[in-house]
Amino acid sequence: MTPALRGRCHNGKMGRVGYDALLWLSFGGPEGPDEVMPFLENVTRGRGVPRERLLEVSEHYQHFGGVSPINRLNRDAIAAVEAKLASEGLDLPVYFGNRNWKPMAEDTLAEMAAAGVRRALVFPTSAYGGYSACRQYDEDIVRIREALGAGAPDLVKLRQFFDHPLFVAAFADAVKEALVKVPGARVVFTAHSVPTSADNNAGPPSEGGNRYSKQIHEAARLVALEAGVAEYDVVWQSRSGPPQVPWLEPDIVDHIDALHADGVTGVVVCPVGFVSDHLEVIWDLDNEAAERAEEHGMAFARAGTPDTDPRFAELVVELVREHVENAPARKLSRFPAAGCTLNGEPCAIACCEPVKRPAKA
Ligand SMILES: CC1=C(CCC(=O)O)c2cc3nc(cc4[nH]c(cc5[nH]c(cc1n2)c(C)c5CCC(=O)O)c(CCC(=O)O)c4C)C(CCC(=O)O)=C3C
Ligand SMILES: [Fe+2]
Repeated sequence: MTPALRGRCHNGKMGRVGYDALLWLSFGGPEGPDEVMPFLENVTRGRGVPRERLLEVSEHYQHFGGVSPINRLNRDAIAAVEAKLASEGLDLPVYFGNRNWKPMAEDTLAEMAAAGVRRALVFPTSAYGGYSACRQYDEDIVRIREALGAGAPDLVKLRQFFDHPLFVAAFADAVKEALVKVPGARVVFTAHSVPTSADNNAGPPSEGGNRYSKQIHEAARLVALEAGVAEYDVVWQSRSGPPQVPWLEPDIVDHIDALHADGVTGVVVCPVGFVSDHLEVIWDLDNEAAERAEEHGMAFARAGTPDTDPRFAELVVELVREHVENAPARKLSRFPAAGCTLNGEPCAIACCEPVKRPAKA
């Protein structure tokens, strides 16, 4: 290994180091009815998600012909990033690989190595810290490099970007657009729920935990500020564990009931915890939450996600520039934005440690 690459986020600290490629590392999703169950089995292997929950989730996918939009959305976003890189004269081929479905990141890394890539940046499709949003992508990096063995490219993961001005601006405009459809609506931010034990472990132990939920609250505050929204809520969606295990609450659907009971007549939901309109966004929000609002006679609009905004490609290129030319890291908050490490190292000792899961669901 190149000694100069040792260390954590070596952004600018060791002079210029070159990169041969960018690996776009995402979650993956099925692209046909027969792919749904094998995909779900990959996602939940060893994670104590009850079988009934899997069958229920597979129905959500089958409702869309077994096709999650996530791969298409990633391919579109990659095309935009490639165009942006090219227009700025940055010669960095982009490769696409997933944790749970084809193209599997193991195969992508093998392809990269065969093409002569020795050192690559990695863009994980999550803006946040926490086990599921950050550390699990580090585990992916360790796994795919081990699968390849000696000669695996060095992989430097890009940092968390939940408070990047371009991320915040894209969401703020989406909220403003949704508010045009439902003027005066209550704005509700949502993010993927996680077990409270996982959120308690999020961040380095010295920080006292909850890095994920704190960053979600901070992103919501920044988006609301930029959109000129004075009052808003932060709630959670898509919980999947067994009922006796506590997850972050309230759930978006229960929250709509509560807002209705308080006399609120319109809601705008902003999925600030995600970068794209993948299946959990369109099912849990556009179906379940929208339906509940309709039952209460409430007006409902959902704000879009940033990946289709031209500023998203700009954001990715800016994160790349932090490495290739020591560009300043733009941040709107003083919250830590970690995530940038070499070859899947954790951000700090015991950062976002995975929680022991029940052996049997
Ligand atoms: C924090 C977080 C993000 C945001 C950060 C990031 O984006 O990475 C995220 C994203 C996503 N989650 C997704 C899908 C699923 N997540 C599941 C299960 C779980 N997610 C969790 C957390 C998160 N998940 C957790 C703690 C579990 C429990 C099991 C475990 O500890 O691993 C399950 C299992 C079935 C079920 O829902 O029970 C599915 C199918 C898709 C793809 C959707 C598509 O196909 O378009 C995406 C982008
Ligand atoms: Fe998930």
